[in-house]
Amino acid sequence: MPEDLPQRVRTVWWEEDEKSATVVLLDQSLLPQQVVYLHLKDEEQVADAIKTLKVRGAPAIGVTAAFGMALALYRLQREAAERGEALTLDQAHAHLLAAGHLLGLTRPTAVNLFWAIERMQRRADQLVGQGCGVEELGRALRTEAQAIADEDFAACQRMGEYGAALIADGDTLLTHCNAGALATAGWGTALAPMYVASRAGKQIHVFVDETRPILQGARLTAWELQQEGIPLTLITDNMAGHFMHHGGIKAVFVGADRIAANGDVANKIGTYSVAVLARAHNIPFYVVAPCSTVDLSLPSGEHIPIEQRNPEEVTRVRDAQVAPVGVNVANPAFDVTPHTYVTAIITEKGIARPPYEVTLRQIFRDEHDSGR
Ligand SMILES: CSC[C@H]1O[C@H](OP(=O)(O)O)[C@H](O)[C@@H]1O
Repeated sequence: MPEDLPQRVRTVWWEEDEKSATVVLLDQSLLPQQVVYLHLKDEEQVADAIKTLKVRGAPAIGVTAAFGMALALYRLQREAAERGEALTLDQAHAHLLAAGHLLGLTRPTAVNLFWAIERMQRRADQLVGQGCGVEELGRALRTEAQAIADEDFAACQRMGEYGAALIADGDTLLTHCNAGALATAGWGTALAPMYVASRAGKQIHVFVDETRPILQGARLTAWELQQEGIPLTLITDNMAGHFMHHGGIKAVFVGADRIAANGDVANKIGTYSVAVLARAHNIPFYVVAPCSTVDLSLPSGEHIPIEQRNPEEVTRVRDAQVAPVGVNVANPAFDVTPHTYVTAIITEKGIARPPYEVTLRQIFRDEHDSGR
């Protein structure tokens, strides 16, 4: 897989010149019709972008929040300097805590968000404890946020390589939602094995669930695969079973937003149904996720908070009202797939297979021993 990421699928990055700094985001809510880049100037704008899915996808959310915290301190420092005031370390530290709290309120399910905020906070606590200067703290946080982004890029590469070994030339695959480059700071999670396999010359075909209600599959995954030249067939979510029966699908690859210690997986709503259908057709069901998506503090999936989103995402498609006004609506953004339906969990540290309460901890022990 190439080291570079084509501009078309660069999700989020930091831009700075002598006068200002911004977090730059590809506005995914406008894709595929419009490619629009947002230049966010403060943590409130970053928080709003996460909450309104201008940026989405568990790893991308974590990277964006990390840049948002660095931006919060950068902005405070610039404003103090323009007033001719010196920011104290305590003020900087308190502001970072407030920014982390604000960003942590945006979406509850993707653990990468909290993992990134806590990692930035730990770095700040460490430096404040060492009595660093405010300028040094600001620089260190920008470096830490970039490190989180760079590590995610590398993790996507490795997940792609591990996952591609499970894909044979001529395979037909299925995926749900978007777990591609647009969901990460690299080539994606569930789509990375497809990119690696395709670039290695394997001929693959991908069935893409449109993924109601926000249509990440139709709008984002179809767009990504089309740009990459990977053949795809877009289907509605209720067609998945039919094509598992008739379409020669050899494997399912999906992403994840939070994986509990026993291997239960929270992912986009509809993933559980796909997993049950895959099992019914003896099709391997692979979850692809970096270690930053694994939450060993939760023993099982029933402890994973599930985001409930605006009912209008169900009753309206773009600007068209499709349901009677006033009907009762349920709109959970995620569901939990029990680990018993998960064939393997592909991480950047290798492929975990059941029993996940053992193999996930082993991967984490290796991760911890590597000093990450
Ligand atoms: C690589 S994580 C992608 C993951 O995030 C998506 O949810 P959302 O678009 O609401 O952020 C979906 O669950 C994907 O599998």
